[in-house]
Amino acid sequence: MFEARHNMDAPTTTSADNGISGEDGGWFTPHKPVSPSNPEPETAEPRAPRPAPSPDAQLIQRTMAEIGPVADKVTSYFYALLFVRHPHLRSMFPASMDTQRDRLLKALLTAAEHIDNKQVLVTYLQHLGRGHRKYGTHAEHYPAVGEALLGALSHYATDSWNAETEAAWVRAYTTISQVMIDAAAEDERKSPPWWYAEVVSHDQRTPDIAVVTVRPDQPYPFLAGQYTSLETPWWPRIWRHYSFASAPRTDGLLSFHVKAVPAGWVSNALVHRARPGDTLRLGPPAGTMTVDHTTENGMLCLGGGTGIAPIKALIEDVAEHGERRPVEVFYGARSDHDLYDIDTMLRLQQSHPWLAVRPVVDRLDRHHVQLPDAVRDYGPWNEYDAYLSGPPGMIRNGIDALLGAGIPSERIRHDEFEELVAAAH
Ligand SMILES: NC(=O)C1=CN([C@@H]2O[C@H](COP(=O)(O)OP(=O)(O)OC[C@H]3O[C@@H](n4cnc5c(N)ncnc54)[C@H](O)[C@@H]3O)[C@@H](O)[C@H]2O)C=CC1
Repeated sequence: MFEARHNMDAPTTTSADNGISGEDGGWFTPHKPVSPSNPEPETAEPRAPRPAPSPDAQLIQRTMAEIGPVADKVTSYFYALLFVRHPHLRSMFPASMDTQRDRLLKALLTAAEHIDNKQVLVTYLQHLGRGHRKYGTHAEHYPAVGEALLGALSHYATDSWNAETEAAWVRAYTTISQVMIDAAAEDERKSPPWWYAEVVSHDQRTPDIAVVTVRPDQPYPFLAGQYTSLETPWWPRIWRHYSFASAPRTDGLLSFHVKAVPAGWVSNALVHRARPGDTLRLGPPAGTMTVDHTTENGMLCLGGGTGIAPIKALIEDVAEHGERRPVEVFYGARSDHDLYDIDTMLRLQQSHPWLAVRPVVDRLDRHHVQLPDAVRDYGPWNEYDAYLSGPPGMIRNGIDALLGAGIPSERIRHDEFEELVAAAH
């Protein structure tokens, strides 16, 4: 549970998810208001009324409402309690905790808040438990975290805290930790906690974008469209997510598209420092933005910036399956210069008659025309499944554009927002 970037290795989601991912969940994540400028799309199915929260969920929500305004203080207090009582745990976290620091707590609180949504919660927590193996987390660490959690909550939620509330939190944390522990134990039987991977090539595409290719030290099974977490030798215990830029290859190599962003520990190391021969560590594969081979629907793919990487993997996957369904790719960038992978994409288009690739460069005319706007000029899209990959703002606006174009939310796939926000650094 001691994730270096505790932003909850959460499951990839479709925009129909009503669970703990995306805009619906998250401790500090404001719910997106439905306003006249952001109406519910007409195509949206009427939502079934949500069942009333269970008594435990109500107590948990009360605590959450009380601590919300003092979230920073709760976070600091939680980590102080954890490290003061269990100093040996400090070394499991990155040296610099700055923006990372609230992620463990945030993951736990988000899970607790969704304690009634068992189905989504269990998938999420199993993933979280498996993902924590790479941090050296063991079952015996969980009680220490639970104590710090209760200590921080009871200290700041003084109005709502009582024996009943504490019991609700204990039950929630027991469930959460047990699911994580069980998932980690099961995973231990089939996978290593992490993989070492040697950099075999480093292709500097622009001054700030590199394609990094690595050879894992043992077979690394994954699906096209998934992502991994990656740690460099220069910043131990700082992990970031990157999507695989190819479908699984016969030579076992894995490629990542990395853009160095300001103040990005991992991205700058990978773009400006990593060279062939360096050894990285990889966590397990994750994400469900994978091709649904049970349908013949067309695929509408929006790849913004380095978000084009998993889209390329999806195309290769369709090609390998010998499918002939239409795949329409909109590849967005801020400028021509930023379309660093356009040659590869156009080559793929030449090889596959079912594939159309449309580069979309931002236009700053009267309105700022961006990638999602472009799909409105084409279509119809109602027979298509949609795949979105890129910066969070693009995903959000892309979902709106696609819903407006008649694609129901359960057929829109994208990586989960929380991890997107932290992925780039
Ligand atoms: N490297 C990887 O493997 C992956 C990266 N990502 C994410 O993709 C992003 C890539 O960043 P950059 O290359 O700097 O992209 P960028 O910021 O240059 O934007 C790329 C495209 O997205 C559009 N866009 C950006 N913000 C938008 C908004 N608010 N509304 C509508 N359209 C918008 C732009 O018009 C442009 O076409 C990062 O956030 C990264 O975390 C996502 C999946 C995989």
